[in-house]
Amino acid sequence: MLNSPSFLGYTRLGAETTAAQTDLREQFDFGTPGVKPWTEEDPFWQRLEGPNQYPDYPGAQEIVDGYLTRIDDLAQTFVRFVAECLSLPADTFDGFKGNMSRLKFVKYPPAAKNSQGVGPHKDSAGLFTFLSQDNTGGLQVLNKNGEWIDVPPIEGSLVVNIQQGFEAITGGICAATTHRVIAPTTRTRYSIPFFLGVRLDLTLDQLQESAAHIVQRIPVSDDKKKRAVDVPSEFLSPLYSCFGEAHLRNRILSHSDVGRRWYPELYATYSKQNLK
Ligand SMILES: O=C(O)CCC(=O)C(=O)O
Ligand SMILES: [Fe+2]
Repeated sequence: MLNSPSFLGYTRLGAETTAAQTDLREQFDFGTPGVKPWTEEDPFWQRLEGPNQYPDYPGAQEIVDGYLTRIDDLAQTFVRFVAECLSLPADTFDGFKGNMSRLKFVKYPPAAKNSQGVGPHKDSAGLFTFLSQDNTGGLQVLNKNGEWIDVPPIEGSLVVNIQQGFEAITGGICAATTHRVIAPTTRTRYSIPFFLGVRLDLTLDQLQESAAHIVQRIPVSDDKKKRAVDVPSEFLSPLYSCFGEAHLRNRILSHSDVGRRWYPELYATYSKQNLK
């Protein structure tokens, strides 16, 4: 990944940070293939969209690209169902979809009891996450009462998280899913999350207008206890010019080696900002 300003490629064990602590996992990050290459004329955050670095393994590119195509279809159908569940026209969220979605293959080796596989966070690439996990367990979400509860593996199912993009589109009402992974102790855990991308150019101001009629329809639920212990949402912060910058900030701080190499000035700025 160190070679990729788009944060795509392989991350070794111990090179990723979440909630100011090192995560005990390694992974490959991929994106929807075929996005327009970044040039100096494009906004700086557009560089998040770029070419993949496939592992040198027979058939890897076909497996990754094939999975991306099929799960992207599923995700788009899902988003239309979400709109209908909110009594909105099925195509309400179509215009928010980004150019590039992301797919990861993650490996958590066994570690000491209660180690951080990945720390508490809200996914920041887009609208919803569709995660396939093996049967090891360890994934947890923060519920409305601010308590961590297990997300037990269910064979043949995907875990769906609300990401920060959808949270922002719904004016914060559909809160992003705060989740973490407690590292396994006796066996290796594998997971494959797919992150449906959002348009990087959207600003909070633009959203306020387009979100007004969406927000009216959504019933508000009481999640004050969750909010009291929650991690911050970059996408709702007025510090960032648009979703693209909010997502870039998140990547730079999570993968600080890549961030320092490609975006040294932004790294210096973002690492000093406290969102709470
Ligand atoms: O491995 C998992 O189950 C969760 C992974 C995750 O939350 C992430 O990579 O954003
Ligand atoms: Fe996540």
